[in-house]
Amino acid sequence: MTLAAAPSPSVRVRAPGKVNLSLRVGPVEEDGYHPLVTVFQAVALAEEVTATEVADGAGISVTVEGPQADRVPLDATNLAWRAAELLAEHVGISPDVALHLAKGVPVAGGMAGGSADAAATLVACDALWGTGLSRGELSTLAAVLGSDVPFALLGHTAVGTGRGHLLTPAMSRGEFHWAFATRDEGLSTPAVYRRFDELCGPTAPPVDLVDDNPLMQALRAGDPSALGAALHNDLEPAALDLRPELERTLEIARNGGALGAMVSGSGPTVAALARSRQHALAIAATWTAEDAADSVWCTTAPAAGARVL
Ligand SMILES: C[C@@](CO)(OP(=O)(O)O)[C@H](O)COP(=O)(O)OP(=O)(O)OC[C@H]1O[C@@H](n2ccc(N)nc2=O)[C@H](O)[C@@H]1O
Ligand SMILES: Nc1ncnc2c1ncn2[C@@H]1O[C@H](COP(=O)(O)OP(=O)(O)O)[C@@H](O)[C@H]1O
Repeated sequence: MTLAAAPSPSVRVRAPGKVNLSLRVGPVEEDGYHPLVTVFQAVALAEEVTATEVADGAGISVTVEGPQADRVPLDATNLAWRAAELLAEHVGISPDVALHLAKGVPVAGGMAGGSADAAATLVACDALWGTGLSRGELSTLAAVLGSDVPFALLGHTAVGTGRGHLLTPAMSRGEFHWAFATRDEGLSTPAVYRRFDELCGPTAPPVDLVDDNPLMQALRAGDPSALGAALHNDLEPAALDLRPELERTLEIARNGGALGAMVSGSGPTVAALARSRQHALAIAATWTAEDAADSVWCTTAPAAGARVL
């Protein structure tokens, strides 16, 4: 009789992509970052990270699956790799783990898929290595990895201030239906912020959450029409300046009866809020028929933050 080797212990964690329902950007500060007031909502498009134990000293490895896997780095620049490295360094252990990413969030589309991988990896490695950090400690590490990473840990709906990393959970009722149009050629987040500076200069007004009162009210009421009317993105003019073809994608969504349409975060993804799942599918089908997107995605929001499956 041959004995099968026991499988190595592993932990699988799901973390969501996001849409910025409102993104208000203030004038650039000396450290090169912009103060934000943003309302994040997690979407049901999600990343799944599996962290598997490897031999002591084996180091970190990353593998990726999904339709856009070829666009994701497999080396130490991968945000998941950096997350494992940072956690190991923080607790003083050797970073030995095999990370497998199943990508469900469009890559380089302003929907924070890489940030979701980083958040999922922190939770997965914390469980695998038994490091037992609190959510607060994980969130502090998350902010070191990127401004959007703490929100991928938290999920649901939250107001982000500072660089976007200081979070206050917000109330949202019901379920919203979204269609997303993505492009194969991504947009670099720093490049979009730089174009924002060129367009607005230091004259960008300071940001204020008061401007988002109608949006917060729409969320509390679960009113998609009011939410659609309140969507706002200060980075949209910069993204459109860099990628003028996105205007047509926005226009098609609006002509198709979207309750609101905007560039998602730093783009180039276009987000359209729909009345129902059927309506989201119809908007997505029109984008495809009119060749206004390279891929289309339909999903719902809000969704939970990073959690072990
Ligand atoms: C624009 C937003 C909106 O949620 O996300 P995306 O739409 O790209 O996903 C975020 O602000 C992106 O967050 P994230 O992608 O985590 O940014 P980071 O890694 O922290 O920073 C990348 C670069 O973006 C710029 N940056 C980021 C955040 C911020 N508040 N001000 C900035 O100017 C800086 O140039 C920084 O060097
Ligand atoms: N785990 C990861 N998944 C995707 N992209 C990653 C990852 N780690 C690093 N990157 C790099 O970051 C870039 C943007 O990542 P992503 O999070 O998908 O988009 P965005 O910042 O627009 O939300 C990618 O083009 C890729 O080069």
